[in-house]
Amino acid sequence: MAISIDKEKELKQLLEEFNEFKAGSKEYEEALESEVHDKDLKIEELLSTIDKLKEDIIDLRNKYEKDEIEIVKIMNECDNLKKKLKWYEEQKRDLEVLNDQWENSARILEYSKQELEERLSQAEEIAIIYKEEIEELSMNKEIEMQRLKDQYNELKQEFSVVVVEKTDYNKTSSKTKAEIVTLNEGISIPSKSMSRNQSKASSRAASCGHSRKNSTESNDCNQSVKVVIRVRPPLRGEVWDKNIVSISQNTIEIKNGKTRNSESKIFEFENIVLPNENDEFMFNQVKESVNQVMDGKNACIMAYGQTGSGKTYTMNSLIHQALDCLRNIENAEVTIQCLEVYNEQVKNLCASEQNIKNPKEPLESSEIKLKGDWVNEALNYIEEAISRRTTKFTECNERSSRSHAIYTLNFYTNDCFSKIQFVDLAGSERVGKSNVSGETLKEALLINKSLSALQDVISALENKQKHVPYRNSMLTRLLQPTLGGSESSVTMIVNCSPCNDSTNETICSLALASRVKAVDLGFFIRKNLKNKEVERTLCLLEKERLEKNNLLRILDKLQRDLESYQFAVKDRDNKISMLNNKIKLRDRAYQEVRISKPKIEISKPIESTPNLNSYPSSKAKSRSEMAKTKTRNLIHLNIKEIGRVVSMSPPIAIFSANIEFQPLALLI
Ligand SMILES: Nc1ncnc2c1ncn2[C@@H]1O[C@H](COP(=O)(O)OP(=O)(O)OP(=O)(O)O)[C@@H](O)[C@H]1O
Repeated sequence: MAISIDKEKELKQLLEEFNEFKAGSKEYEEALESEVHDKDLKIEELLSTIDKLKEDIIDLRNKYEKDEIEIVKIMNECDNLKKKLKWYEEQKRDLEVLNDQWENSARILEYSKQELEERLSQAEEIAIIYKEEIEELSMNKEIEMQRLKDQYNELKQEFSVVVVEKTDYNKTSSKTKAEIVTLNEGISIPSKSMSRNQSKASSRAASCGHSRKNSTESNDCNQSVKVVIRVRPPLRGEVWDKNIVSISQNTIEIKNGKTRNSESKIFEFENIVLPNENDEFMFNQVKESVNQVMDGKNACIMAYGQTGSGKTYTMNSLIHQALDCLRNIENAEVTIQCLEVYNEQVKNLCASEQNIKNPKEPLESSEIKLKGDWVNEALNYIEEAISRRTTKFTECNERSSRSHAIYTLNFYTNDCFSKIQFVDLAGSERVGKSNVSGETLKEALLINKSLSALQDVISALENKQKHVPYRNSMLTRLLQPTLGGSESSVTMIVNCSPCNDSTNETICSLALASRVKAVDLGFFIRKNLKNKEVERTLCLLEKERLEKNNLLRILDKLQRDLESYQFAVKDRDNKISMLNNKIKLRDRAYQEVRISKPKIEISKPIESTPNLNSYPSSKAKSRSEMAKTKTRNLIHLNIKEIGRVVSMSPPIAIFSANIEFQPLALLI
């Protein structure tokens, strides 16, 4: 019974649950139905949307097709534009090239204009030089005339004296011949001059402790020029081709050209100091001269050579060694004098900024007395003097000496006087090679002038001329006491560079050295003669005879010179007035040119002034040469430049350039 009650309860519960489930499922069913309904609605919506989208797609497709056609069109247009752009770029490039050419042409024209202006001012400078030259020539003309007249009168007087002497000479010559015979037999008759020299020398020799034998030997050197060639080693960056410049103990062979087959020049010398020899070896070459100073005689040691060849170097070392030797002279009052000849002006190198106008009278005032340790004092003065020398930069030498330096030491003892001169000459460079102009060119010309005056003096001494032209330059005037005096020995050191670039200068220097060494020859011939006393007397006789003949010749030549000079002066006067007219014309032309623009024709008047060539003055001649060369270069360069402008410029540039040489450019 109880079980059935439980079952009933259970059934009831199940029924209740079933009803609940039924009610729930109904709700669920309703919910599902509404959801299905919603879904249906949505599906409908979606279907309509799909339809719409389909329509849109069709529209879009249509649009796309249309756009595609449009794009093709645009691309075609783009291609066309690209082509156009490319064409424009090419055009731009062409225009840029054209522009560059224009700018170049403009620059060249500007440069040409500047050059022409520069040349115009150069031409003006030359004109001023000409003017000065003419004024100087006019002034010098009178002085020169007076000088020649004086010289003529002097020689006339000398001639009359010689005529008188000749009569005496004829009388005494037979007597002298007899004396020679006696001398040959071994009887010594000292001549008047000999006895004077010997007494002096013997007293000095005694005081210096120098042997008499040496002194007699060195008498032979009187009036001789010893030539020593010194070849310096090549400096850094220099080339010495031994096939071109070959040097041995006694010969120097130079092939004057870069090729091996070119003709060679051979120079022979007794004294060559090779590049590897040291300063002591060099000093040994001049030691004899220094010893002569100790014997109471004069000596002159000079260094000649192109710029940078080692003159100053050699001279400095020689001065040191020579002074060391000369310190042995005892009981002597020693003085020093350091002079510079620059542009024919004498300057005292021992004092700051002291120009000596007249070299005659103030020479003593520039002499400084040395005391105590005179060698050191002298070296200090010389060192100071070297630092005061006028030097400049040239293409040949960084510190080229533009002056001649003369260092003189005088030795006064109780009964005799001697002096030694060390001469460091200015460089003998060729004006063309050293590339100088203006003031420096003037310097170079004056250097060359004084060096050729020195050569004239040496050759006059060599030819035993009565008249030695010492007065032709300040240098030779100052060297007169030691150059060729009867109690003097002269040593010329010719400095050379072994480099290929200097062959022309080396040949010039060695040619000069060969001429100078001819004086030596006589000395060596005399030296070998047995009886020196006889030879001396014979020499004196021969010298006198030569002098007389020379004098007659000079007198005759002078008369002819005077006549031709007078004629030349007249001719020159005419030329000067012609030239003055030309300068006036040219001045006017320059003024016109200055006001307008530079014209190429400006240089023509210079070319047509050949009259200066006929001036007797070498200075005028060289200046006129210089002006001519400059003018030729000017025209040549202008034509070249204009040619360049024509070839470089675009064709229209010639027509549009607003310059005055346009017609010439077109002509070319
Ligand atoms: N024998 C030598 N050994 C070594 N160097 C030398 C010798 N000679 C000259 N030099 C050098 O060569 C250069 C030029 O020499 P230096 O100044 O003496 O020439 P220079 O002939 O006096 O020139 P300038 O005429 O222009 O004054 C210098 O640098 C010098 O030291």
